Amino acid sequence: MRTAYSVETVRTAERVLMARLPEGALMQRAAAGLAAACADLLGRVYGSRVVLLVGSGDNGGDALYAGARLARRGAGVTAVLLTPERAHAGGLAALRRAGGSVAAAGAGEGLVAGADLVVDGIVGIGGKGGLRAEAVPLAEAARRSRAAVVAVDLPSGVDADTGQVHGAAVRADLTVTFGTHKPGLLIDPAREYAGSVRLVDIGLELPDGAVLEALQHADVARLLPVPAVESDKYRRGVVGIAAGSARYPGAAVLAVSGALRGGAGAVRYVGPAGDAVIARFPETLVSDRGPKRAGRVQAWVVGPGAGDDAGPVAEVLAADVPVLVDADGLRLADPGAVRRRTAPTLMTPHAGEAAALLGVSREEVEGARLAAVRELAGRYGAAVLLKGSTTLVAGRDGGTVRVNATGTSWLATAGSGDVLSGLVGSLLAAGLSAVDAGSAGAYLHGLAGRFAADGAPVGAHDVADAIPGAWRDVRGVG
Ligand SMILES: NC(=O)C1=CN([C@@H]2O[C@H](COP(=O)(O)OP(=O)(O)OC[C@H]3O[C@@H](n4cnc5c(N)ncnc54)[C@H](OP(=O)(O)O)[C@@H]3O)[C@@H](O)[C@H]2O)[C@@H](O)CC1
Ligand SMILES: Nc1ncnc2c1ncn2[C@@H]1O[C@H](COP(=O)(O)OP(=O)(O)O)[C@@H](O)[C@H]1O
Ligand SMILES: [K+]
Repeated sequence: MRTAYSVETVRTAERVLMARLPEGALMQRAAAGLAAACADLLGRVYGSRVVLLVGSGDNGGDALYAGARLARRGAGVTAVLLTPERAHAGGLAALRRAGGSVAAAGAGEGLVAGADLVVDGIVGIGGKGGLRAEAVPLAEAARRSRAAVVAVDLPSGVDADTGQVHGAAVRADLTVTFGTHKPGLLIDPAREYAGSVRLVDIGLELPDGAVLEALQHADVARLLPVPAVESDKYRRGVVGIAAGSARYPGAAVLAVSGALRGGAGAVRYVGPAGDAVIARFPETLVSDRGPKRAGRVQAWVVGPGAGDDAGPVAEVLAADVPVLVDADGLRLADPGAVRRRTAPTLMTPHAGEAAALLGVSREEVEGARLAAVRELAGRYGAAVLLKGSTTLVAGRDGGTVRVNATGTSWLATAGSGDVLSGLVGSLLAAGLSAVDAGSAGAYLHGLAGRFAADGAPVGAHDVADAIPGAWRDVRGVG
């Protein structure tokens, strides 16, 4: 499990550790890790041209001490000081002792243009708002240059706690972060600015209560239902799919295609697209009698391609089993009925649907995903999975939010969300909690998207076909 903590928690842990260590020891640990990452990226340190962008806080101090280490190994290191009178004094002295030089901000753009490596130590967890005006031309020069850009702790200008980006920010190829991931490194849009992320252990001890957690293969493998020797289809769980319409029969087929690969023992389909479903998946149990009279299920999925028929949504919400509400179902669901439910409910909007539910613009949701997913979970008293390049899953009672980034932008294809809804519904029927089903399902779905696409466009049905391969990869079998 990868975790991310708030700035406040990091500061507290830092204080505790600093009280036990000699002065400056923590910064030396950070600088050593940073210098090692820079050296790995450069390949050959001796003779390379390194430019440090140095702000007025400890983030700049990290950059200066790391620069001193690189200078001792033969790099030509120049520090560009944004506020010379406030640059970290110890770091500056160390750089000078090691043979590095110092330049004023005015010379920065030219230096950046000719560098092999730019180290962004403008601002870290002490940052407020986007980059200040004096730093913007340097960030832009770094973007234009052919130099590799390494961000210290965070790309300067992104919000550490939320992943929001207000105005200009540094775009890094690599971010070297200290002690723990920060939420902004795992949530778009900030995540995209961070490039790949390397975590340096500086000995911080962090409490329970991470802001975010990201499942890894081993975590998902532990969650996935595997039939016991004496299992039968009913013990594995039956998932009901109430989806599709005369206009959108394909949504029903795709939701069923995901559900069949999700671990339930049987898939029951209810709705007007039974013929299309049976033609593609003869193993489906089909009924046109409405959810209430369709027979028992252990979880329902309602909404994909449902059109304007609110009846099945209301029937499903009245059932005392876990329910996943997606697509048209989100619009058709009575919020009061969702809030009154005692069995788990999982809502799975994309940013546009979340925006409609919250009464804000799509851009607002995309710019502040963490706030949006928490707000929806609170308003509806339900778990919420907010789809996108970094999918977030919030539980109904707040707490740690799960983030998934296994996906690929090739998944931005019509119907791939329908596949996800069936897959997650199946995991719910197999007995996973709403948050576990949502996050494990998003993980598998993202991986399946990667396997199916492999660098080329794919349709949603290809993603469904790749789900078994994703399961095998996660479980380390086959
Ligand atoms: N925590 C840990 O465990 C460890 C932390 N370590 C390191 O310390 C870093 C935190 O250092 P920090 O607290 O000195 O703050 P920092 O990020 O340098 O920024 C403050 C300065 O930036 C300025 N500034 C603010 N906003 C700005 C903006 N938008 N654009 C431009 N400038 C802006 C602000 O200026 P002011 O408002 O005062 O004018 C202030 O002077 C942390 O990220 C990590 O690298 C490691 O060394 C060891 C372990
Ligand atoms: N840029 C992206 N990167 C990764 N995954 C994405 C991206 N865009 C969309 N996805 C994923 O693709 C799926 C699209 O779902 P959705 O928007 O509901 O599509 P549809 O309604 O056509 O089925 C979601 O699982 C979402 O997380
Ligand atoms: K930085």
